[in-house]
Amino acid sequence: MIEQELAISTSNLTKQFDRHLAVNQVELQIEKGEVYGLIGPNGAGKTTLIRMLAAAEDPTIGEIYIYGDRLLRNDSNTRLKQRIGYLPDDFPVYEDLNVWDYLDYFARLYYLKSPHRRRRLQEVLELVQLTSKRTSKINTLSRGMKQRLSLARTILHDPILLLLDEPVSGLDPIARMQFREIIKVLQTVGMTIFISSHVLSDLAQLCTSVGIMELGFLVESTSLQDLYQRLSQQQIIIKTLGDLETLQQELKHNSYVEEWQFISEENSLKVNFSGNDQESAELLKALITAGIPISEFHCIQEDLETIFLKLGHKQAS
Ligand SMILES: Nc1ncnc2c1ncn2[C@@H]1O[C@H](COP(=O)(O)OP(=O)(O)OP(=O)(O)O)[C@@H](O)[C@H]1O
Repeated sequence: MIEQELAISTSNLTKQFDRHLAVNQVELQIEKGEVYGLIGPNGAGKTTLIRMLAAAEDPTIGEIYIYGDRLLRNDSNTRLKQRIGYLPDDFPVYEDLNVWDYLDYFARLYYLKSPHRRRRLQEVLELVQLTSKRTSKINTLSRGMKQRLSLARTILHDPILLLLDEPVSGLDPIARMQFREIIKVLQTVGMTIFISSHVLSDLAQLCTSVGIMELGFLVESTSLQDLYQRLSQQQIIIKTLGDLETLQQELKHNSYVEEWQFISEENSLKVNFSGNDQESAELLKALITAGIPISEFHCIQEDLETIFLKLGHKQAS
């Protein structure tokens, strides 16, 4: 991959605290426009990695490139740093301010000038669905709303890279869903988004790529598409109006059919199939040609949780 096409690229990125290696020789490559999910148990090194990517922490050794430019914590490259939006996992919201004043305060820190500042505040409030709360005190907001407000603060300056550390932890399912919807919108406008979580299901519906951290090591980093191709077992549900015995006889002739289970009371089988789409279309054609009255034939894919378990890492929840 050419460096310029990458939103994030690290080489040998390592952080040592005393004698403890929190992040160990991480080689990370994330393409522009991706939503990258970093999964790992508590203490795996996710926060330390994100802090280094946000230039909030110096690496002990190693290099970081953001959109092709070297990221250093010193005074160099301030323009690059201004294009990063970082939401730490413990960022305080000022409870006594109202929503508008809170955002306006940060917008001024980003040197946004009126009338652009006002328009930008309106825009981000709309995006995080807090327009109706613009005059509400922050301490009257729900936890999900506060988290959306924090996200609004993080994107005020229209960053190209968004780093979110466990943004949905502690939120209920509806608040998580609302947060995910906003992330999807941000992806469509071209932001590269890096999200950490210790819960895979938070990220499964959102990410285009995932990485797994364990004990400071990045033990897996790949696109979801690649994971599905490598590890997902395709299954086909086949239902017949005829008898199952004839269907099974026919299935035995197809070399991509591995085994099947009966789906009770439905005259259906769930077939493990090692072929691709073309080969499953040929199976359907063969069954129809053999005169089997097929009333249902559909391919399903295993979910991400099941696939992660096959990777054999500790973190698969
Ligand atoms: N400032 C620090 N000084 C010393 N040790 C630290 C420091 N920050 C982190 N560590 C240690 O580095 C390791 C990785 O911590 P980190 O917070 O990066 O993990 P994490 O994956 O984000 O965990 P969590 O899911 O709990 O947030 C831990 O063992 C932690 O105790």
